Amino acid sequence: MDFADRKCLPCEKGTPPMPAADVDAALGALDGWAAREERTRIHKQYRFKDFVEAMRFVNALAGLAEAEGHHPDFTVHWNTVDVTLWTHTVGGLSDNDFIVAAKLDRLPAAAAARR
Ligand SMILES: C[C@H](O)[C@H](O)[C@H]1CNC2=NC(N)=NC(=O)C2=N1
Repeated sequence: MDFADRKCLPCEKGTPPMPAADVDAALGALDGWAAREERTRIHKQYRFKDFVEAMRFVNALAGLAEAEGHHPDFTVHWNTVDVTLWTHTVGGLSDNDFIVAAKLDRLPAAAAARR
């Protein structure tokens, strides 16, 4: 099933992080996301026309994160939003990170991102 059609599940402490080979396979299902820090994080940079469009996306991101119970790290530099996903409770990546990443890309506000 597409990551974007799934729902985040609560992570148990002690669950191992996703193995590197699974991370690479999961990244293949996403657009513009890349692994970082020895495949314990995934990152994407979204660039918008201006600050207003960037913040429109960030506000939609906040709503999505609350709805999923899984919260990305992000920084805003005027028209650019850097988003990093990882699962604190497993110390690396879980399916939840890929679910939120796929759903971020589907947000209407994300459509304004420059290619
Ligand atoms: C209890 C609750 O599910 C956890 O605290 C959630 C909240 N949001 C989270 N967000 C992220 N990115 N990683 C987590 O491990 C995490 N844990």
